[in-house]
Amino acid sequence: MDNVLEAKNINKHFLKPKDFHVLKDISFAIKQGEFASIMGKSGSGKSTLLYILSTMDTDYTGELFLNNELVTGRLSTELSRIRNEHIGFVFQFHYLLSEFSVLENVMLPAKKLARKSVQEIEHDAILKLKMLGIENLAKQKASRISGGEKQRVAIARALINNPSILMGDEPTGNLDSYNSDNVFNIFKQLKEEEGLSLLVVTHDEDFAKRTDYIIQMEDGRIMS
Ligand SMILES: Nc1ncnc2c1ncn2[C@@H]1O[C@H](COP(=O)(O)OP(=O)(O)OP(=O)(O)O)[C@@H](O)[C@H]1O
Repeated sequence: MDNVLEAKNINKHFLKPKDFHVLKDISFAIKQGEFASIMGKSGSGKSTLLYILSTMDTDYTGELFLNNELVTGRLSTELSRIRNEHIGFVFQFHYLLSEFSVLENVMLPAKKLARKSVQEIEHDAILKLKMLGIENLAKQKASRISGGEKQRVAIARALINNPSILMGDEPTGNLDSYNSDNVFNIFKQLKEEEGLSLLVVTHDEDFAKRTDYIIQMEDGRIMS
């Protein structure tokens, strides 16, 4: 099966306050429909790696491929298009615009991409909210819903442009066990029913154990 994401010999140094080799020869691939997690002690380089894989950080050596296309070395305008089209991102904090409605929040990345009419985008956004079981919240202000609901809205927003991969940086880090479980089940459903690939950095061992495989990081290297 095709690789959705492939990292080849990624190395990164932070030069200040002194030279620090933070990522050491990172190579791995994620195929379509795979759900992987990244674990490792604090400071092992997980977030730094995710920043590179999501094309937000371009200061590294090595090669990054998305859907078998080399993205390393592309112009920032191109990277921003690639990111909007191919990558959905869910963070520990939801970063919803609190004064906007749930529906408006979900529609935003599609409006930014400007490939569809506002009516089509609204239709898509409602479908995503339905998929996540929160269509009843569409007209609510984002500030008025619970933490677990906010994270589901953030997932709907990450899915609006039908990305090939969903990345998460501690997406359950701020949730209680009931809501964490809920997020895990949504991710699993996206893998099984939509063939989505997922890559999630987590400190939650129970969450990681239930993914297809764990990328274990230690001191900037993949150990297993
Ligand atoms: N901008 C920076 N300049 C210098 N060093 C940095 C910078 N950002 C991160 N680091 C260092 O790089 C290392 C890896 O950081 P990173 O945030 O990737 O770790 P992590 O595994 O995600 O940790 P955590 O689990 O705590 O989020 C740490 O030692 C950190 O102090």
